[in-house]
Amino acid sequence: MGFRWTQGLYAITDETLLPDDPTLLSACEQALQGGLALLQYRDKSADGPKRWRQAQALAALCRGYGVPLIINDDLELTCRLQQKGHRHVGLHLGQEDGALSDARKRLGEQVIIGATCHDRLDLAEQAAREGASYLAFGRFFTSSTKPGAPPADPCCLRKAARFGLPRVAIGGINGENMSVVKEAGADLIAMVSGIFGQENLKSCVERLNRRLDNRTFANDHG
Ligand SMILES: Cc1ncc(COP(=O)(O)OP(=O)(O)O)c(N)n1
Ligand SMILES: Cc1ncsc1CCOP(=O)(O)O
Ligand SMILES: [Mg+2]
Repeated sequence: MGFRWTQGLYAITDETLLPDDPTLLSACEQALQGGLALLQYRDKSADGPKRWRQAQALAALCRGYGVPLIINDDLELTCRLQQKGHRHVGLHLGQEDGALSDARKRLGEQVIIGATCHDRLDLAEQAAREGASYLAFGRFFTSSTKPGAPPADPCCLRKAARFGLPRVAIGGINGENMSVVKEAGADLIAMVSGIFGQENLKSCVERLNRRLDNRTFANDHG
């Protein structure tokens, strides 16, 4: 695909925190300026026209920054964007979101497709077999965005190294606790409120990146 997306910060949007188009686009642009590996469009509403409009705007924005845009849940929306020429758009599928193998067939070999694995290596193995590009584990901490997500122990991240795919950590992660999942082997650190719930997004994301780059995670309160 040409983009280096396999390590770093993975920001995920939320329709409550970012309720309208200007807020969404401005917040995503600031986060992109701070340095993201991936951006996910996650909107759980049933408003199809809004989702199509916002997804197109985000795809254009992400292309300008050389950052893949991942669409949550929605294979059809991802296909529509692909048909519009957005080759940097991918898909994230949970366990209830349709078969990964079907999505892989529809989208082709080059497209990023991520899979929710909770803390289960059997689900990770199946996702890897069906062509996942990354494996997502969590939630590792209390999450106000998705409080009902099953809890996970960071040791599943280390065990999942055997699949040879980028490992995403998600769920209640912020600047204070991200060292826990990073040290357990996470390649990508996914955050909703840890990014979009904050002020001054560009400097917030820059600060998170500095912490990620600092292997010791010590003495960095900047
Ligand atoms: C990177 C990443 N990991 C996990 C999820 C959760 O997906 P899912 O379990 O399908 O839950 P919803 O996000 O659809 O509510 C994710 N979206 N992204
Ligand atoms: C979508 C999702 N899946 C597991 S936890 C979660 C929510 C992540 O949001 P936050 O980073 O605000 O906890
Ligand atoms: Mg889902």
